[in-house]
Order: sequence, then structure tokens, then C-alpha cells
Amino acid sequence: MKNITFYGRFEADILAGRKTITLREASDADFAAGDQVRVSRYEDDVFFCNIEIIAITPVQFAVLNDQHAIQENMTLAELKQVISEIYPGLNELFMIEFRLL
Ligand SMILES: CC(=O)Nc1ccn([C@@H]2O[C@H](CO)[C@@H](O)[C@H]2O)c(=O)n1
Repeated sequence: MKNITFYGRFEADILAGRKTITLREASDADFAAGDQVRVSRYEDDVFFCNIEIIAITPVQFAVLNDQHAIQENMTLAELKQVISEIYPGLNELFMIEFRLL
């Protein structure tokens, strides 16, 4: 089974179904629709759920919109700030849509 990590501060939103996408660089988006993936916290590698990948879609930072932000449970300004900190200067992102198993 593949693995993905999320920063621990997003665990509660993921488990509550409030965060249903993640935006990643290409090297962190090697998934396909239908994959079942183990999810753990980035900081301590503690497992916290399994997800099923619904879709992987290329998306440019420049075209991120409120719909993306809603799916991240953030404002668009917050989302752009978070991504700019994780992937400074990167425009080519991949949207990974998922559901909890
Ligand atoms: C090692 C590593 O890159 N881990 C990441 C990368 C991204 N993300 C989250 O995905 C969304 C869009 O980037 C935002 O909610 C991010 O905080 C995350 O939780 N953990």
C-alpha cells in the first residue's frame, strides 16, 4: 500500500472530511484514481487514516480559486500562503482528490 504524509495540523480536518484535496509537487503526486493510501503525520509518521484517491489533476498555482480553498478548508489567501511556504516559487501543482475509507 502506498503512503502519503500530511502536516499534523491538518489531521483533524482530514478525519472530519473538511479537507478533501491536497496540492502537491509532481514527485509527491505519484498516485492514480482508485489507489488506497495509508495516511500518516509528517512530523512523527503516526498513521491516522486510509484514503482512496478519486482523481489527480494538474493545476497551476496561478489559477487556484475559492473552490480549491473550500476543499482545503481555508481561505484562498491562506491556501496560497501555505503552498508558497511548502513549495516556494512552484507553479506546477497536482490536485489530489481523496475520500476517507
Ligand atoms: C512533506 C510535504 O510536502 N507535506 C505536505 C505537503 C502539503 N500538505 C498540505 O496540502 C495542501 C496543499 O499543499 C495544504 O493543505 C498543505 O499543507 C501537507 O499537509 N503536507
